[in-house]
Amino acid sequence: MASKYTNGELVSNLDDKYGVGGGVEDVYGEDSATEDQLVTPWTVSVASGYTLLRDPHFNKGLAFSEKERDAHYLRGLLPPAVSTQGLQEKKIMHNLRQYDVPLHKYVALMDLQERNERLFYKLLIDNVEELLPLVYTPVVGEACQKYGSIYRRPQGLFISLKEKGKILEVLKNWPEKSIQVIVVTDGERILGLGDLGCQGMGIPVGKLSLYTALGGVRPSACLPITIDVGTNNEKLLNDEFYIGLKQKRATGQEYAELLHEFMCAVKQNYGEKILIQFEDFANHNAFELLAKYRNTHLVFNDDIQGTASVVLAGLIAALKLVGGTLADHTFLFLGAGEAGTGIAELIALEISKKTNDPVEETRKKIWLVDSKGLVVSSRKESLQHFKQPWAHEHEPVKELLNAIKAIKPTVLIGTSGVGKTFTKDVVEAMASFTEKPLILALSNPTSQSECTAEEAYTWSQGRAIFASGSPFEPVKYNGKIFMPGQANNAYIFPGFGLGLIMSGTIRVHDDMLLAASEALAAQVTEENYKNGLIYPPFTNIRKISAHIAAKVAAKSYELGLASRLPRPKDLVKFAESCMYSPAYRNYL
Ligand SMILES: NC(=O)C1=CN([C@@H]2O[C@H](COP(=O)(O)OP(=O)(O)OC[C@H]3O[C@@H](n4cnc5c(N)ncnc54)[C@H](OP(=O)(O)O)[C@@H]3O)[C@@H](O)[C@H]2O)C=CC1
Ligand SMILES: CC(=O)C(=O)O
Ligand SMILES: [Mg+2]
Repeated sequence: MASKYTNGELVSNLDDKYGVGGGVEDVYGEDSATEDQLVTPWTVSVASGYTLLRDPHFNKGLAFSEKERDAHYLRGLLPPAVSTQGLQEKKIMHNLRQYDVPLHKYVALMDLQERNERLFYKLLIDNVEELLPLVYTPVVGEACQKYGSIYRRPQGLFISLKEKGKILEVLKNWPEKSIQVIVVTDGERILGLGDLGCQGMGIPVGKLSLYTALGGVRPSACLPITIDVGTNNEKLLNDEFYIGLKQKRATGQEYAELLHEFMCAVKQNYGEKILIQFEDFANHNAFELLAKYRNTHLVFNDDIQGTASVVLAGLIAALKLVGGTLADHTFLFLGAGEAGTGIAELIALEISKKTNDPVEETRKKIWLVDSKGLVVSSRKESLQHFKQPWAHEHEPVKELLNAIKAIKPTVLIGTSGVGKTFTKDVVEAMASFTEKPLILALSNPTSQSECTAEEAYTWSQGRAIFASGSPFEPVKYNGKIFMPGQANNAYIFPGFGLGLIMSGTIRVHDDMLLAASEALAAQVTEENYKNGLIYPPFTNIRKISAHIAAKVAAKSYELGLASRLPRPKDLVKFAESCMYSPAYRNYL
């Protein structure tokens, strides 16, 4: 162990020179712009020997070269073979494929992340289609449900009611100082699995691993946080292994005060440009938090805004397959919560921008069904505020099927969190008056999907254009292969966040969401369309994220919300240059 880390000046110079990372120090040399330079594997102190092998930021396992083994006191601590990162990747992928149980693969991946961060991200970037369902939906859902029993080492920061009055101190306990993005949950609506309390931590951890793998934001700049105000999940409250506060959820003023302290502490500790992504809060808090902090903080609600942007992108792309404009379509949602009303509002906004009709008018093409039936004007008094703009004139309708028959939508979107609700009758009804019905079963994880890909294609006799929140395998129907797309906010938030960070944006504006949708839709190729896809495959996601980031940043500069000046000329290239590379560095 050697002297304390004091070369901030050197790193700042590098940062200025390369202009990367939204102005925050690239402490570990994680941006690809610093790739050609040798780095010293310093943590708070210079790590060497045994400590170096146990530091996930710097550990390379058998890939330490002979020279590095001599220079960093590693002789004897490793077996003699020297491996490459490529060979290590091959071995781990081989090992992962031996597991039959997806949750075991998840645990193995989390272990790797804690042991050798660069190898973890190399794996995730190179094998994104195969590994995304593990670190993300659906398997992350099961991991959250069983978090108490698979929990080994803590990941992220836990802020509970016990920390009230001390949140700033708690933030200072986190070892990294140059944080650029926080994903925070209070665990009350984890995917479509309900209240999982403190066990929701799997979600911010998973989302942030995608910020790095898909969007190129450095791992050291990402901070997962779970706010624990209790849980109303009786099973967890009675579970002796539950890791969270064993009390009913705090609500009202007590909840608001804790959240307010958190929001203030984050800004005080990390500054104006820290991006806070709200994730999987229940809707009775989510809309309020967004409204309260959107003018004072750089906040983004992934479930309301990210989902809206990804679905709008799919709809814009789908127009190539079904023809017409968005204004020619009629939309029906099952589920009128965060995702449903968030998507509905962005569609209405996009149509309004394209047609110059007021949003109050364009909303009339969009209908929502909640647990009590069609959202209509006679229910207005009793509706939550976020449903009220959708309470159109219509007689009450209780069942989805009857609503479909009455409204005759061309697009059906599931955002209820309840599985198997798009029944055979529902899909057949959609297909009875539309040549190519667009059916999006967005609820996660797979168990909550409104229908499967196979059901959508079979029941519509191969005419549906289908995408789902969690992935489905291609389907063979009548001798033809149908490729379902994945309509998931994972397409948007990594590139969106990168765009905000790299331009030093201080507030999120709805026009940035529209820009992200258009950027994503533009990435769908003729080849994808031929396969019936309305989203590009995840294989090229880093390129896609760079394009989304560029469009979001461009919009931010246009709106005067970007603080990184002068504006880089080529924003796509700039986004690419900001991206974290997981390739091993030389430590000499
Ligand atoms: N694919 C993606 O990228 C995303 C997917 N999602 C998924 O969407 C789902 C919903 O999330 P979110 O909008 O945040 O949840 P909310 O709790 O905010 O909304 C759920 C809505 O569904 C309604 N609902 C519940 N049960 C039924 C039912 N049986 N019939 C009709 N409506 C019902 C609720 O009705 P009421 O208001 O009457 O209670 C409510 O309006 C989750 O599964 C989530 O995983 C979310 C974000 C992104
Ligand atoms: C994808 C996502 O954010 C959700 O299901 O909540
Ligand atoms: Mg979510």
